[in-house]
Amino acid sequence: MPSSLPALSTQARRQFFEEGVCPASLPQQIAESWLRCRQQGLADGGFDPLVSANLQQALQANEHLLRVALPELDGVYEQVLGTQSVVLLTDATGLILNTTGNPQFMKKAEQVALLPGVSWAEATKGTNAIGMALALGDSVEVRGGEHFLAQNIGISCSASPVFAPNGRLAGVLNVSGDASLHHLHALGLVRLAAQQIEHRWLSLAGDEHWLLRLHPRNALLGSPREGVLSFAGDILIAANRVALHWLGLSWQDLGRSRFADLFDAALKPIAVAQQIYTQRGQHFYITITAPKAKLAIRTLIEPEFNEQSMVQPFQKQLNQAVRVLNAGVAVLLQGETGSGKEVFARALHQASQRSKGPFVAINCAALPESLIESELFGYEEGAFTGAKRKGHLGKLREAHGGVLLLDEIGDMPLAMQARLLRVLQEREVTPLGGSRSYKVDFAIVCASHRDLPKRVSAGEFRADLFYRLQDFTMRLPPLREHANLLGFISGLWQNLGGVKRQIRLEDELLGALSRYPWPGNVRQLLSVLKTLLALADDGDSLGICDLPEAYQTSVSKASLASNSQGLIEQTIAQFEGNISKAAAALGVARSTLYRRRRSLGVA
Ligand SMILES: Nc1ncnc2c1ncn2[C@@H]1O[C@H](COP(=O)(O)OP(=O)(O)OP(=O)(O)O)[C@@H](O)[C@H]1O
Repeated sequence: MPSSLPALSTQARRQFFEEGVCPASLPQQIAESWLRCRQQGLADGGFDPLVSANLQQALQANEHLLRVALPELDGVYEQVLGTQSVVLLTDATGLILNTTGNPQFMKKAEQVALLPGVSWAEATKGTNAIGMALALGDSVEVRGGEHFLAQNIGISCSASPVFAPNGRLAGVLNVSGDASLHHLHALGLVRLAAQQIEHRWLSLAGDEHWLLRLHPRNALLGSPREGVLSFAGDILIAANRVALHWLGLSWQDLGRSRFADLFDAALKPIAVAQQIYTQRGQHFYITITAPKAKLAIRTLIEPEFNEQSMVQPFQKQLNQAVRVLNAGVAVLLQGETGSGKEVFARALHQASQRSKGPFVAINCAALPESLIESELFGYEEGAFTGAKRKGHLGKLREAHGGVLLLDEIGDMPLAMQARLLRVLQEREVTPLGGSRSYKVDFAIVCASHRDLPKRVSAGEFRADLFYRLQDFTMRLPPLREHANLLGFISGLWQNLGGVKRQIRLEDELLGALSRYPWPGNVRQLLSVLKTLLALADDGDSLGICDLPEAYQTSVSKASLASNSQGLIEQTIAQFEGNISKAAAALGVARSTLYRRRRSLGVA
């Protein structure tokens, strides 16, 4: 239902931008974002979309997200059809992966750079719904004049974050439209669609763990509105946000809470809905599915670190890094996403003098900005409303005596970088809401897939912190540059149990796997090998035809890059006319596929 809405008045903008005063009419979160943007000196300007090869890499790295989200994007688009809007999906950094929109509005969207390959993170595009949804980890609406950059005041945007089942912030679903024709229900729509994406992601994640579905109303059990929890043994390992909310849990409870902590019942299969009480006395209808004996396809759940499957990282570099770390020097690991930076850091910890101490990893990109501070520095008892009663130690103090890995350090907000630098210099931590400081002693390893020197020149990363961390920089090569990729694949296959089950990878398959460019690196390779393993019977011999469909197309002789008409039509036929699936297999956005077909005169 479109409606015209009062944009933030020109007078209010003038108050802020010319007189330096924050207008009272500005909602608090928007005001805070404006202040951050002003601090960073953001100004209107052009935009710089990714070159297509890099966009393809981003599309492949976000294959899971796209696969579960694309049907929902279509659903949202149908709802806003005729309202001059564009529906889009971004990755966890705010990079637009896919757009679907009203053709008239698409032109306007392109003018303001609502295009695949463009980042809408707050640091590049100023206050906007996508950037704020990422920073806050919550749904946000930013209307017309509330955008920081004047070039964006003609649009209104509603965005909702999408979380993977393991709590990782995976991306943002957003609807943007003409500011004068704002869609009243857009925020509710994206919130609901994000909920449905999370529900589908978890439901499709495989059946090797206990799966519990719950809803306060029996009739809604089995619908996308239900809560879903997954347990490995009796430990909660994955969930959707609805379930966490109902049970008063947070993502931090994954890997910690046990079934018996949550429910007043035994963990056993329940096929027909039954009533159950939680330990907090809430009442739900539930069903429980027991894990299947044989592993199911689990490409939708990202592989987690598993020591057994680890192939020893490069020994020479490891030895060097251990010496450096033992000497108290920080180690910086640079490498593409999935190239094994965290695995390398863990191996480093194990081989270092601090192996008896803890290994504490924090992913600076996965945490909403508002949580980084308390996660790192901890807080004192009763420090702020909603804080856990007992206070929280914080990762920096947890790492005392061991190794701290700051993963995706390049994504740490600037304000936090200043506090971190102080800790590294003073070796003391002062928790939030406290006056006392605590001595800390840990070795520090940082990892990033970003070009940190470039971020320093762009003013996005503090030079002083960079120089403090880059004493010993190690680049982990992407899989496609691996000196012995065949050996690595075979090692991984053995560690995963393929050899023990006498499942053979035929030469043509090994050859195809070693030629594939692996934009998602080891993470992607591991996911494919696990899928092959899950589908095979003991003693099988596997060839190219056993690969998941999307890979068969890619490794076939046809050149993916050229996307010739024959290949496009063949792929669409292979997926029975499903354009979303065909686009995912070809590694292009759906809108690109439509465009390419139109330019070939097919549609
Ligand atoms: N040497 C290895 N042996 C076995 N598995 C590995 C190895 N290196 C990486 N992996 C697996 O690949 C996946 C990605 O590895 P890791 O998380 O270390 O990469 P990363 O470079 O830190 O990724 P990102 O930048 O996305 O955080 C994990 O599931 C990990 O277990």
